[in-house]
Amino acid sequence: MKPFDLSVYLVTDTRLCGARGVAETVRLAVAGGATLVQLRDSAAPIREILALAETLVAMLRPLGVPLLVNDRVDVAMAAGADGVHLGQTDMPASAARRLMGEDAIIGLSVGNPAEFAAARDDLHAVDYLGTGPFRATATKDDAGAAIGPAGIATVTALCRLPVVAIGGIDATCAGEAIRAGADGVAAVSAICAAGDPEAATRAIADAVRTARAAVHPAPTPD
Ligand SMILES: Cc1ncc(COP(=O)(O)OP(=O)(O)O)c(N)n1
Ligand SMILES: Cc1ncsc1CCOP(=O)(O)O
Ligand SMILES: [Mg+2]
Repeated sequence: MKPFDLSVYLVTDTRLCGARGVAETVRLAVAGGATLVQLRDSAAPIREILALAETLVAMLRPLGVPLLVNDRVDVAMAAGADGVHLGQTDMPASAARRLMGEDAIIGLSVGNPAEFAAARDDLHAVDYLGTGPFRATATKDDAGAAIGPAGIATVTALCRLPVVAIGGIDATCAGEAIRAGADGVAAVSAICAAGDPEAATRAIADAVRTARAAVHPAPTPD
């Protein structure tokens, strides 16, 4: 598996990026400290998604920021992306791993113990879990009820895979997700719909850093 950093994970939304566009929003978010990017657009025609994925790979590879594609293993492979994010009803992670190989980064949505149990046979093929919705969100119609810090703590206790919290994440609550045990936070609207995506991303990155320092304080010299 390629190295990846879940700290500040931008998940794109083409509609919310508006006239600024997805590529420019991604560029600004990375300038603000985004460590991982997922192209998520279930509405666009496949040729558009593929072209956008290729554009993002060309932009992000020199910067060392991996690009994952939501749901579409075929698009990820055709574009030379670094991996995919899969949900409970998407292609099983083990099948994606067979297709994409050992180097690919594969994420799986697991929001509760029942979903964890359903995915148990596939977890060997998974590199991280996406867990949420942390808070209520208008971005995903079928996201379900908010699980909050307790839900994050429940999932992190189930296995050793790194966990990224998603759903309603912005700078005001990112630290709470980290203190609950998440390894990073994923944001859609807080970055894509922001007037200044670079500043919005930087504020989330600062909140993550501050919360980590509280969870793992630096040792003081004797
Ligand atoms: C990082 C991350 N976590 C969760 C999801 C949600 O995936 P899924 O449940 O498959 O829903 P869709 O995004 O496909 O609507 C995600 N995309 N990313
Ligand atoms: C893709 C996804 N999966 C769970 S909640 C969600 C949407 C999160 O969007 P936002 O960060 O705008 O609440
Ligand atoms: Mg999905």
